[in-house]
Amino acid sequence: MSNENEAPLPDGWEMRTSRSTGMTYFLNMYTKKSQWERPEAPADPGEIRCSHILVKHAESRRPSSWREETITRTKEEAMELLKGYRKQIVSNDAAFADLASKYSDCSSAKRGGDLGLFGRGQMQQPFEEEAYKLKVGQLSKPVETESGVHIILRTV
Ligand SMILES: O=C(N[C@H](Cc1nc2ccccc2[nH]1)C(=O)O)c1cc2ccccc2s1
Repeated sequence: MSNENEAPLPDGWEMRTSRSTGMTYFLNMYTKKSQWERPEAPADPGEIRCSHILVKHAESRRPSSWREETITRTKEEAMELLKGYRKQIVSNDAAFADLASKYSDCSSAKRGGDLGLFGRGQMQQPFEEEAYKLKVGQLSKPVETESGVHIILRTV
């Protein structure tokens, strides 16, 4: 009979022992909030931090960027470009921030693609949905929004 406190905790939680009472409590590693009850679900991360590479196309909401005044590539061409960048990152042939600063059609390219911390409700829904699924350090598959096609790296 394994003690329930030996089973692995859901993502984002850590077990602690109260110095004053010796009782076990649980700490949400993102929000630093603690609770006595053993968590059943991954800790709500509240805000997360991501970097991204955006490749816009002719159907993007604003088909223009710091790189190109008028963007005419097709969505398919954008997807092919982005898959090429993803391959270079996964095979360690290029650093995410280097490719973002060179090729991302988002103004965050100037910050290596870093978008800073954001909470739910701040980014376009398909982007948020994919970003919140990522574990810290994980790279998303290509994600389409009205801005274009993205790959997302969760950093915090
Ligand atoms: O919306 C932005 N830039 C748009 C493109 C874009 N569309 C996005 C949709 C979701 C997440 C990031 C996105 N970036 C543009 O430059 O046309 C942002 C730029 C920056 C720069 C720094 C921090 C946050 C942001 S959000």
